[in-house]
Amino acid sequence: MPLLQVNNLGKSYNGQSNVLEDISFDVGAGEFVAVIGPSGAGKSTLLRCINRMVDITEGNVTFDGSDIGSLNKRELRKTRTNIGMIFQHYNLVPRLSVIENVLHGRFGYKNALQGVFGKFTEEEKTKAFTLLQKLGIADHAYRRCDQLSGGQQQRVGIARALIQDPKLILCDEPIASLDPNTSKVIMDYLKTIASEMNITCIVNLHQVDVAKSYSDRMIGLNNGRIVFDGSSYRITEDRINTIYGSELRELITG
Ligand SMILES: Nc1ncnc2c1ncn2[C@@H]1O[C@H](COP(=O)(O)OP(=O)(O)OP(=O)(O)O)[C@@H](O)[C@H]1O
Repeated sequence: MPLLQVNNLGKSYNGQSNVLEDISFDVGAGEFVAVIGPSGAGKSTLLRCINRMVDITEGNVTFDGSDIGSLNKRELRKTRTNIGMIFQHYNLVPRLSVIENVLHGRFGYKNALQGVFGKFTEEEKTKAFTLLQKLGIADHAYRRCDQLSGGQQQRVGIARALIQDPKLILCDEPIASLDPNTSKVIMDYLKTIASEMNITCIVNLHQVDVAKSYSDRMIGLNNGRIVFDGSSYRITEDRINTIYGSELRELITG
């Protein structure tokens, strides 16, 4: 059974028209999938439905055998420990240190009291440090996160996701706030980590060239529907034009 199955997923916000319509695809363990499409196509909404940050309106998301839409609060919390999330704006606690932010990735494993008092085991602390070393920022472990560059903060975001021991990482525009050189560093880390640790990655990207060079497979969304799902190596200019169709036409016609 694939790690993730999305079947006929539909999503509308506040009873308005659907922003996702009849979305179906499977993702196997270890796949590196890029989701591309014009602004407003529904890329973020798709990731948010997968870990139920927003409620699913129609259809099903099955992750690791669990029907995400039907889990109760406790079950959802447990399932989410297997799903890491990386955000465009990092979503770190700025006044806390790097290591504290990384350890926040363990919250899903704690009871309320342990969480409030920030109780972490020596093993968890060692693991946090090892991950920071792997990501080349161990020297900054005790600095406040708001003193780091964007690329360094995103590496903290990656470490925070990894310390969860996830099976799946969802990355919502992880390089949209970074310059091209830093973006390359971050994408290289994501790709290496995913293959070394056999973690499935689904990455929303605006840059088609980046999606093409890093992903094995691309899913193209346009206006809430899948218009392409296939190998990144074989995607053609025509296909890309279909995915970005209306946006390209708007650009051309002004
Ligand atoms: N919380 C919300 N409430 C109402 N509508 C929303 C909400 N979040 C997103 N939308 C709408 O859903 C549609 C899809 O948005 P979404 O952010 O998923 O697209 P996207 O492809 O990720 O766009 P971008 O690339 O610009 O981030 C848009 O029309 C957006 O306005």
